[in-house]
Amino acid sequence: MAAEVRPRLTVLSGPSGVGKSTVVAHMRKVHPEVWLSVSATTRKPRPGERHGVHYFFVNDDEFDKLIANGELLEWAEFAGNRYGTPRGAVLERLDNGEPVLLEIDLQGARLVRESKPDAQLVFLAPPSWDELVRRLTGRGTESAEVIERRLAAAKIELAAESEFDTTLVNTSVEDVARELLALMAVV
Ligand SMILES: Nc1ncnc2c1ncn2[C@@H]1O[C@H](COP(=O)(O)OP(=O)(O)OP(=O)(O)O)[C@@H](O)[C@H]1O
Ligand SMILES: Nc1nc2c(ncn2[C@@H]2O[C@H](COP(=O)(O)O)[C@@H](O)[C@H]2O)c(=O)[nH]1
Repeated sequence: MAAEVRPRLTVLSGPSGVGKSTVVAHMRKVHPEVWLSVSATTRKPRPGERHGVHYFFVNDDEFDKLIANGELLEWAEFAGNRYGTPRGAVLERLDNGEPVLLEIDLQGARLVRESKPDAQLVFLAPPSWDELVRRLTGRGTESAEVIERRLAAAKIELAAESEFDTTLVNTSVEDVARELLALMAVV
């Protein structure tokens, strides 16, 4: 008899601008059943971002309350804003045996590894440093100062690649989305 494949918690991390959201959006276009946790953040919405879809956009007091009430599975400060994973929805899906995907930063990935040791950690790497800078700058959503902060964080994140179970290089969005789906045992 074939061994049962138990859906796992999968964490996708990688430097800002590497293409995490793009890959996940493509994945969910092809497989809408893939569930992605919607994080809470104190960052202001970018044009086109919607509350409850891309993030739960909250103010500092609201974020403090989420922490105080134990409502976050993990949280971290990244480039001047706070981000956290709502605990309830993630645990509910895992309890129902459904695969769960988190798109979070390195600090969050480390915290998930501590609290959920069977989670698989996937690192999305850029084809090169220059291409990462091109993508982050080309997105046109951040000021020069924020880009500098995010690139400083990117150096730290790239140096931590060996902490992850798997590295995928984002040369082709379609290829990486396919590889991630396979790792999540969705296809
Ligand atoms: N394989 C690719 N080839 C070329 N451009 C890409 C590729 N993947 C993503 N991009 C582009 O790179 C830019 C950054 O992508 P995206 O916003 O998905 O990154 P991210 O990792 O989610 O960033 P952040 O962590 O800051 O949210 C976007 O303009 C996107 O269109
Ligand atoms: N630790 C966490 N990191 C998160 C979460 N949600 C998103 N992120 C990461 O933050 C940065 C910046 O995101 P951006 O949308 O402002 O570009 C990026 O690395 C995201 O993956 C979270 O809940 N926890």
